[in-house]
Amino acid sequence: MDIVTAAQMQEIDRRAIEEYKIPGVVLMENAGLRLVEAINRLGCGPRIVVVAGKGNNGGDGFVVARHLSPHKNLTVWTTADTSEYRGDALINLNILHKLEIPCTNLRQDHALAALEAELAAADLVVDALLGTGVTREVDSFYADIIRLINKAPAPVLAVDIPSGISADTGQVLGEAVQADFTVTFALPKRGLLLFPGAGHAGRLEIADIGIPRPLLTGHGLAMLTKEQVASALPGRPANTHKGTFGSALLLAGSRGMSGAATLSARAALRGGCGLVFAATPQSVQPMVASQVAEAITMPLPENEAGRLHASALPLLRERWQSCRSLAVGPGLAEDEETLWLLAGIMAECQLPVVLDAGALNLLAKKPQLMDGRKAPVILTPHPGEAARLLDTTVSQVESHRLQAARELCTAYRSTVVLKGAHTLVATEDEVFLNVTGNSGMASAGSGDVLTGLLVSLLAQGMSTHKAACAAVYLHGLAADLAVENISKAALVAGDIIDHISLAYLQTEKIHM
Ligand SMILES: NC(=O)C1=CN([C@@H]2O[C@H](COP(=O)(O)OP(=O)(O)OC[C@H]3O[C@@H](n4cnc5c(N)ncnc54)[C@H](O)[C@@H]3O)[C@@H](O)[C@H]2O)[C@@H](O)CC1
Ligand SMILES: [K+]
Repeated sequence: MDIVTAAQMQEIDRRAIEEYKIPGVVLMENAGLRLVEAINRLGCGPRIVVVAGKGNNGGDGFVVARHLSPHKNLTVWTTADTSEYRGDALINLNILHKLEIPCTNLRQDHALAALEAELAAADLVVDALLGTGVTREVDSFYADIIRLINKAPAPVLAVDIPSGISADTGQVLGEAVQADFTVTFALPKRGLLLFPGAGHAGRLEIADIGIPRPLLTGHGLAMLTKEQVASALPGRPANTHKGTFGSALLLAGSRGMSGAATLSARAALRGGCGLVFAATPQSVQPMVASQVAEAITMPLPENEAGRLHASALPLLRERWQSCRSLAVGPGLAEDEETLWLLAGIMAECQLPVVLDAGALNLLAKKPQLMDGRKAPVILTPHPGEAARLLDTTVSQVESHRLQAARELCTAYRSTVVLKGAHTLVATEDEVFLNVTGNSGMASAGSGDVLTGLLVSLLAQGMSTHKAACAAVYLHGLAADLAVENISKAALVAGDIIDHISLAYLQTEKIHM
């Protein structure tokens, strides 16, 4: 499902109205009806406060008021005199007048105090102040109203987007409504899925308001769906052996960091490939071997510090010839010798490669590693690694995640997995946003698990872009299933691995 900017949504609305001849007031009626259905499903008490701005977002609020007023004890608050309303919003405001449903203009004396009193006793607040038409920081009058809404003890339902959130970036435009639920129309807006906006939206529902289907695709950013992942996963035919599902080679670990190799190898095995080779410095190998019985371990020459020695390259070369994918990085040292090894791998290896953790920091030191590379690459940076790769700051990456993911994809000519809440997968043509996963994953080792899953899916023959999407989705889903029984605070990376199987079962089910 596509995720759109305000301008893209306005264009969709325009084309629905002008090309398909669906009157705007019909779309507004549909939007209002979807909101009414959502309110009825919430089953809240009768005292409903509708706060409506001057644009079409307010118009949606008027439709809600009309449909609910016979059944509820409802008050409507506007931000301007009726003479300032236009178009479909004015049509709906005039219907309220005709029905003698009282509307109070908040610009009148004492109206804000009256609203505050009403909010204190409300069962539900409908936030129809500002939608995709917000163009600037909210002015002080709107900011006052938003603060009153946020002070109300009642739950808040946002119409289309919480007022004051930028639909394009998710940034708070001075002040923003903190909603418990958001019903957004036709397609999710970027600001509902990028943080901090995503944290203001509460539970998100996407409502069909009758926009013609051909208008809903091709916007450059899409939400990963279970259906998409299910249909991309490799099949599991009956007449097969371990060779059918490919071998994955993992270059990971260093003294004190054996766990990273162990976690990646275990995740790779759960990911479904036929064989996993875990190549580590030789002093680390016994630990990995004792932890992951199903992996074939490969002890590699190491230096005094327990880090890889350059003489490991021929051994690796021999091994990768029998494999279908390679991952480099979890727990790997970031010294000169490892850099030399990585350069050798990139110059020679033709397998699809996942670069993670240590390998990403080496790449940041020497971006030329990409120049002569032989294979498609997936980079899996967290914001810190992304900042190093782009030579910028973490806060810059975090406030412009979409842009950062795209820039990495272009600069390094790779599929990019930018980790964090709502991980992004950037490919040449499109960016995907993932909504599975939870804050329990913000702990050591969860990135190693993702790398294991990735290399496993690549070994099964998936393309870098499909593998990246599926791994990110399943990784988050496994963590979501894990927190059904484990507290987010207590979740560890091993719990994610233990739930990969359930994530597969859930995803495969819809494919049958
Ligand atoms: N045909 C359509 O275009 C449809 C639009 N719909 C609704 O319409 C909304 C978009 O409507 P509009 O484009 O009229 O925009 P909005 O209703 O979001 O807001 C526009 C109004 O807010 C004012 N405004 C903008 N930024 C402000 C700020 N920072 N502080 C104070 N006032 C500010 C503008 O001057 C304008 O009066 C959507 O979010 C959706 O809820 C739905 O009814 C479905 C159909
Ligand atoms: K709103």
